[in-house]
Amino acid sequence: MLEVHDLTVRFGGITALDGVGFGVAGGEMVGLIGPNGAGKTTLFNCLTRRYTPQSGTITYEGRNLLGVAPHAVVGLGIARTFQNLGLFPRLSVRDNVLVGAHHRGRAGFFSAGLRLPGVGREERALRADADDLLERLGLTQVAEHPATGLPFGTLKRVELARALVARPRMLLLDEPVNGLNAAEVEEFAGTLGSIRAEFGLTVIVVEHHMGFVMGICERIVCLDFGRKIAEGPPEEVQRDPAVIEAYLGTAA
Ligand SMILES: Nc1ncnc2c1ncn2[C@@H]1O[C@H](COP(=O)(O)OP(=O)(O)OP(=O)(O)O)[C@@H](O)[C@H]1O
Repeated sequence: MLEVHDLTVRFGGITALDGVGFGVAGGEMVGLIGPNGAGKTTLFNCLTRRYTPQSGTITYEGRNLLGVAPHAVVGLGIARTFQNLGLFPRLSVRDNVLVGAHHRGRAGFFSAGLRLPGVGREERALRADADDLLERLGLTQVAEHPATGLPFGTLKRVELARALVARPRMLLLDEPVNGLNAAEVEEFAGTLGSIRAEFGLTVIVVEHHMGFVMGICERIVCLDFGRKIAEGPPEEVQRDPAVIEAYLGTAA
């Protein structure tokens, strides 16, 4: 369903991605790993059209993704979360989640502002969806609470709910368990697993938490200095000398 081929992104003298290619099948969960600065977030930014690569191709469900405008990506069924939470601090949890559904509303700001017929029905359906997700992610108690002041682990779940309310077929998660404690990581893995199965989601997850990513993904792609250095099942990639060296090199 997703084919990335020979992707290269340069920022001035820095080559953030250097001829990266891989494919993701529908329903698959793929982990994207690599040391800091390897190019993982840059790759996500290409998939969501924030960045345009200097060369290479991205095909999503048979369509040239690089020909799609950034605002139209979510309408194709691709949603993402951000490494540093992209929530609105003063909006309530429910409203933050509803922001993720903006493309689903046909009414638009103008007719919504005028309260034209149809708007109420649409709004009620979106709210019901949002409330359903809030409940599934254990967020009902804080639905009216502003995002600011809530624990980090809670906010991570709000971000997931916001991505899911867009009804994506492909979910891009950027460090979803970064900053969570061990119990929260385990809980997040369980929730993600069941939501993925139920919604038939394809997932690409960027994560430094090796226990999480190796436990939950069927396949791992490892980047280092913008290049793909390994790809395969978790147990294989974990043993790969190039991967071990990339991580030890960083730690040294
Ligand atoms: N907008 C930008 N302008 C200039 N350089 C950038 C930009 N975005 C990324 N880079 C550079 O590209 C390289 C890859 O960065 P990227 O954020 O994709 O890495 P990453 O693998 O996501 O790292 P981390 O694990 O630390 O989040 C880095 O050298 C980074 O400094």
